[in-house]
Amino acid sequence: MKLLLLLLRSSKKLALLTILFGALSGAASASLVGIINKALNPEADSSVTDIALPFVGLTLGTLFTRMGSNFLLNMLQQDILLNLRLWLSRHLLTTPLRTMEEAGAHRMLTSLMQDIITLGLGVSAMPEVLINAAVVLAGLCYMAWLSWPLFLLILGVLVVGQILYAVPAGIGTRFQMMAREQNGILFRKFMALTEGAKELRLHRSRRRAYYDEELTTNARALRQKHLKSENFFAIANGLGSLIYIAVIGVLLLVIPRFTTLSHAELLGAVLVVLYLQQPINVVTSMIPHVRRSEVAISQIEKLGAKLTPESTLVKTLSENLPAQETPRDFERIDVVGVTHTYKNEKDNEKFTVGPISTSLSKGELVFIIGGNGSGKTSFAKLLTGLYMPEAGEILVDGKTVTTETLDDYRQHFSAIFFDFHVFDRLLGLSSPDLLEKAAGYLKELQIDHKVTIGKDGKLSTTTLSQGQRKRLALLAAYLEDRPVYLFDEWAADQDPQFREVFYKKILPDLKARGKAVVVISHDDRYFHLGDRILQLEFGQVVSDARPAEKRAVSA
Ligand SMILES: Nc1ncnc2c1ncn2[C@@H]1O[C@H](COP(=O)(O)OP(=O)(O)OP(=O)(O)O)[C@@H](O)[C@H]1O
Repeated sequence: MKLLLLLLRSSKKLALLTILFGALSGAASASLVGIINKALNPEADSSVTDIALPFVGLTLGTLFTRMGSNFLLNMLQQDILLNLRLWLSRHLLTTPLRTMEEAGAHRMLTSLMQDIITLGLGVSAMPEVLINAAVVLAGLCYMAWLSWPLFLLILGVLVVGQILYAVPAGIGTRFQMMAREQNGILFRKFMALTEGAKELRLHRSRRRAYYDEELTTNARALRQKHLKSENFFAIANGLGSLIYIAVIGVLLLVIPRFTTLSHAELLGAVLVVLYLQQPINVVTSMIPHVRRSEVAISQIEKLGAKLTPESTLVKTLSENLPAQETPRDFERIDVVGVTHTYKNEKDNEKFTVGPISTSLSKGELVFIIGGNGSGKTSFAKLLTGLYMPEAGEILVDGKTVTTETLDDYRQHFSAIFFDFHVFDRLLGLSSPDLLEKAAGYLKELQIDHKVTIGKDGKLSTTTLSQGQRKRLALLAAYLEDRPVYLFDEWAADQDPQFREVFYKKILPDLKARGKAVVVISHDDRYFHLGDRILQLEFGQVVSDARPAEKRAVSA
C-alpha cells in the first residue's frame, strides 16, 4: 500500500496512466479467456473469423497495453528513485551536524545504498503486480458474467487463499524487518573492515577474533533471518497455490453432482481458475519484494524523520546563490555562556562543554589548549556554529546569532578540523583569478610538485600523505578567504620545518591580513606567538589570558 501511495504521490498522472494501461491489458487478457472458452464450446456456433479476428486483436492489445504500462512504470520507477536519492541527500546536507553524528554514518549509508536499491526492486515489481492484479480482476468479472454462483465460489476461494497466505506472509515480513536491522549491524562491521584494515592486518588474533566473533556471527544471524523470512513466504505461496488445485477438484468432481450448471459454465470456471492461477502466483511471488521495499520505505522515512533539516538550510539548496559570496566582515565575536551536552544513551553518561564565555576580535590569534577530551573540538564546533548552543548566545558585533541567522554566521569561518575532508574539486568558488591564486598557494604550501588544478577546478589527486592533504585543505581555506580561520591540530601532521612555517609565517600572515585565527594546538613551543591562550579542562575555561600573563601565573 505504501508503495502504491509512493507511486501515486510521485506522479499522479503517470501512475494513473500506468494503472489504466495495466487495467486495459488485464481486460484484454481476460477477454482472451472468453474467446478461448467460446472456441472450446462445441455448442456455440461460431465461425473461424468470429474467433480468429478478436483473438489476434486481443493478443496484440494485451501485448501493447502491457508494454505501455511497463514503459510508463519504468519511467515512474526511475523518477521515484531519483527523487528519493535527492531527498535523502538534501536531508543529509541540511540536518544539524549533531543529529547526523547521533544517527551514525553506518545507518545513513545503509539507507543510501541498500534501502534505495531494495525500494527500486519493489518498484520494478510493481508493473507485474499491477498488470496481473488487473488480469485477476478482469477474470473475475468474466466469471461473474458467466455464472454468479461460480463467481461467488471462486471469490470465496480467493479470500480463503489470501487469509492462508497472509498469516505466514505476515511472519515473513516480521523476519524481514529483523533482517534489515541485522543488515545495518553487519554493514557497520564491514565498514570497520576498511577503517581498521591496518589494525586487523597487524594483529593475527584480533583479525581472527573479528572474523569469528563479529563478522561470522553477524553474517550467520543475517542468513538465519533472511532464511526464515523466505521460508515463511514459501509456505505462504504453497498454501496460496494449493487452494486453486482444490477448487479445480471441487469444480470438476463435486459441483456437477449437486448442481444443474451447464457444461459451458463449468468449463469456463475451470478455464478462469487455471488462467488466474498464473497471475495470482505472479502477484503473490512479487509480494515479498513489495513487502521488502515497504520495509525499506519505513527505514528511509524513519531516517528522514530523525534527520530533521535545519529550516533555514533547506532553501539554500534551491534559491539562487551568488557564484561567489561577498566576504563577511566583523570586528568582534562574543561568546556568552554557551553550552553543549553530549548524552550517551547507553550508559547514561553526560559530558558538558561550558558554560563558556570568551571573545574573538578581528586580527586576533587565539590558541585553544587543554588535555585530551577537555572539550577543545566541541567548543570549536560551538564557536563555528556547527553546534547550536543549548544555552547562552553568540553575538557578532553586538547582534545575537539566532537559528535563522546561524547559517549566515557559519559563513564567517574557514575551518580545518582534525577529521577534515578534501573535495577533489574546488567547489563553490568562482573568482576570475581563482586558478591563478590556487597555483600560487600550491607553491607556497610546497605541494605544487604533487598536485595540479585543471581548468574545471579539479585537483589532479587527493591521494596524498596526511600532512599533504592537510595542506590541500589549507589551500581551499585560503581560497575561501573568510574572516575567521580555525585550525584543529593542523600542524600535528606536518614535518618540523613546515610546522615552523605554519606557526611563524602562515599564522602571522593571516593575522596581518586582518583575519581572526583560532588554533587548537598542543605545540606549546609556539603559544607565545598568540594574542591569547584559552585553556579548557573538563569542558570549562580554566584560563583565558595573554601568553605573558599565562607564563607569569604558571611560574
Ligand atoms: N561525537 C561525540 N559523541 C559523544 N560524546 C562526544 C563526542 N565528541 C566528543 N564527545 C565528548 O566530549 C568530550 C570532549 O571531546 P572533544 O573532542 O571536544 O575534546 P578535545 O579537547 O578536542 O580532545 P582531543 O585533544 O583529544 O582532540 C569527550 O571526552 C567526549 O566525552
